[in-house]
Amino acid sequence: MSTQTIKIATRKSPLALWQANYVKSQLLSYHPNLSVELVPIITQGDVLLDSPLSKIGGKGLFVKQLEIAMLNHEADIAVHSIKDIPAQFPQGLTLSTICPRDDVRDAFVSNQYQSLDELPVDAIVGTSSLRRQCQLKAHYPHLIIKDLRGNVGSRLEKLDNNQYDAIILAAAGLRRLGLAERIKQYISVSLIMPAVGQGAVGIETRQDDVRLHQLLAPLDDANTRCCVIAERAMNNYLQGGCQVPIACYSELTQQTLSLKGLVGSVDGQQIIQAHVSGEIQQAQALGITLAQQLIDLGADKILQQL
Ligand SMILES: NCc1[nH]cc(CCC(=O)O)c1CC(=O)O
Repeated sequence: MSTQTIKIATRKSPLALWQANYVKSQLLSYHPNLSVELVPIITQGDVLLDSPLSKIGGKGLFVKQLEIAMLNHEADIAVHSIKDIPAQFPQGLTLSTICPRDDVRDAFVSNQYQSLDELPVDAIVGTSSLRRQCQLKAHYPHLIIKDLRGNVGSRLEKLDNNQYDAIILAAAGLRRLGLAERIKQYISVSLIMPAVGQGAVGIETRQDDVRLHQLLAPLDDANTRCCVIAERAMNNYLQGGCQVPIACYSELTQQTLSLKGLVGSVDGQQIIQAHVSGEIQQAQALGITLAQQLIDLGADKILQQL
């Protein structure tokens, strides 16, 4: 085996570092003689942390600098929360590996209240996600939604500083950071449907890096891959960026993939939902069928308004 070091490009946030270290330790557990190191990189998204993400150009901001490093051979791997990556990759790069999914649900975090149902009129809930905002408004029109950005730790700090009565975060991120005890309620997917790819970690590589693809093969999880392919196909067909409240939930039982999708207006006044199921081999086609059903039900009108 070559002694060449495999370099993992990663953002410097604790969650990104956890995910990069996870991939490193997985690689080493399958290939103990490998040399793997992290290459921490500050991205535009990290620099502009206080502007609402939807206003400053979207998810690509967190990814671009990692990709440049890979194309320049300063790194070989970029590890991402699949939720954060755009539909398309630059020429020469590919999403080669999809790791087993953690909890897909959103989590309710508060120091005073045990659940969304307990929140009083005019309680202030922190989230900058249009998807969360839309569904919160639909179910709990009496709540006030306030922007909340920054990494997981600083969001919790803002909650602890009493800037919010409660905040919503992905359960997966909290669990990875050892902060699961902060979770007061795992929010049912029927109340707040998760984001496309939520809870799954993906590995981006250069398309022609055959040796690396072989090394990464054991880290890939077929079931998660199937779900993520379907969810991303739906999102891609809807042209969904982070400007739009789009949600998706997929479930695998035996050979059947069940896929639910949601498109809504930010104020929660309009919510369109659809559901498809079929064979797991048809994951991509199912995602597109679901997107088309949402469009037939009027999703395109909502999307055009944004
Ligand atoms: N948008 C930031 C982001 N990207 C991925 C996660 C959590 C981990 C995951 O969903 O895989 C988070 C934090 C959050 O939404 O609370």
